Amino acid sequence: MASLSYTHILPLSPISTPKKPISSRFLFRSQNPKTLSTSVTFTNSKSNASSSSSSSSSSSVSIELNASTLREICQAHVPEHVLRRVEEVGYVRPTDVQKQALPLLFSGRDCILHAQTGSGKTLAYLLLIFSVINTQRSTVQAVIVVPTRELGTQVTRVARMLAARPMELELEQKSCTVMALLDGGMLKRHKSWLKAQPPTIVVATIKSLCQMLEKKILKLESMKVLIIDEVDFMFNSSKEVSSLRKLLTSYSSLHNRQTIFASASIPQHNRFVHDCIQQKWTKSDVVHVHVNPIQPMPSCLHHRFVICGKNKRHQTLLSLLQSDAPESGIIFVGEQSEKSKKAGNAPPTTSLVDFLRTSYVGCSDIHLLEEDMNFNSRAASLSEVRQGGSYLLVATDIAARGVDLPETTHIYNFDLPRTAVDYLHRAGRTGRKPFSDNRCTVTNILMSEERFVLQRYENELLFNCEELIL
Ligand SMILES: Nc1ncnc2c1ncn2[C@@H]1O[C@H](COP(=O)(O)OP(=O)(O)OP(=O)(O)O)[C@@H](O)[C@H]1O
Repeated sequence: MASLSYTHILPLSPISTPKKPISSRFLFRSQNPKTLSTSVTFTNSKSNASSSSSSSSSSSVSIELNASTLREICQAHVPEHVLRRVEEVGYVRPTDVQKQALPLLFSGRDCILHAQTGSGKTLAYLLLIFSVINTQRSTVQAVIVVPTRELGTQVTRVARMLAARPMELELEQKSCTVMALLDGGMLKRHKSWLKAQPPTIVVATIKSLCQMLEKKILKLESMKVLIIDEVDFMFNSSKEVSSLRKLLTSYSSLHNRQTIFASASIPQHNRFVHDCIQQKWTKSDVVHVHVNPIQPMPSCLHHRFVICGKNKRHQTLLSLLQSDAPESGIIFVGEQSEKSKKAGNAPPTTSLVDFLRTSYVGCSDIHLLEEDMNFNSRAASLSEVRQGGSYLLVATDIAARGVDLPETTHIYNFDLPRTAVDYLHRAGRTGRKPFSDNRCTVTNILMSEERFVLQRYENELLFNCEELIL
């Protein structure tokens, strides 16, 4: 039987509602009973994690569930100076995904990290990288592929922060270098850097990475770890998928590397695991670490909706902002249609920013982030938002994947997202402080005829949305 591509099985249409919620563990029956893949499912954050093998082979995975600190889990694997940095930054307790995935990652198994937004997947895979790299060698040993420049910049920042060494060590040994190879970057400068002294870790968008590979400026023969972050998004993007397949199967060999896929959403995950093995993207004993599958949405989020007429949406948003007075929030706006562009209309994001700047006095820092902005303006918006203080960010879905602004307390869907998966990622831009009890709010502005779409997302993602009457 010809194996199916994962690209073909993701829900492409916003209207296609799966019969079962995406958290169901039994959407797919393995076609290949000999597979060694293991599914490790954790349903309870406090204790009693249950581990189960998804298929026939006895693939035993020993997981240290009693470790209460990151140091306990990592100290046999991760260099001391990295562990010290981890603690200095305040990462002491492991999150659920870190507790459950790190022992598997350190054991060398390929893994699919499937855990809620904001659950700390980035630190989990970075700690793996620091456990395997040898900074004395000037070769690329780890590659992290991300879908957007924004996420790439963020991951690079965290990796560099962990790599920073105390002065005395700096003099003794070479330090780990991290290169951001992202679309819109200064690729000429990167070429010279790669030729002179290859970095230890490369964080890249797939397009820029493949450009360097095709020109043979970057070589992956020493790569020990390959991470694909937001993997479902990457496989679902027609622009990225063929390059991604090449990277997984031609540019490097699965036997020489440990392959990690990460995302908060992996629709039809059992099929994905199957495809990983069939297509040789991972080894056959790949582990699917699925944290809290019965609750895809973080529990600290409170979801609301307001119904209003099409022409009242700006005013409704203004009333919401005035009554919520959010310290920091993101307002998601749908992309401008081709028809509207051709008609010469201003993008809806720009109109909304102009409206808020003139009408909303509660926040002086209102920023914009969308695809059509140049890379410098995009970076400037995010860096201003990161500086702290009160902010409102008006954004398209470019800000929906991976972007970590932990101070965000409110999300407003000025336009409903196109799919339940998009809803999950937009909502997950808030509630990003792993051990905090603060309740964060996601508010949807709807026309009455859109209520059924939101209801479908509620059914699919297993959450409740409360109506708010203004
Ligand atoms: N052990 C920890 N203790 C405290 N904070 C942590 C810990 N691990 C990660 N964090 C923080 O949690 C936040 C979310 O982490 P991260 O960005 O890795 O989430 P994620 O799982 O990749 O989410 P998404 O799926 O949305 O990309 C970050 O601000 C990070 O600094």
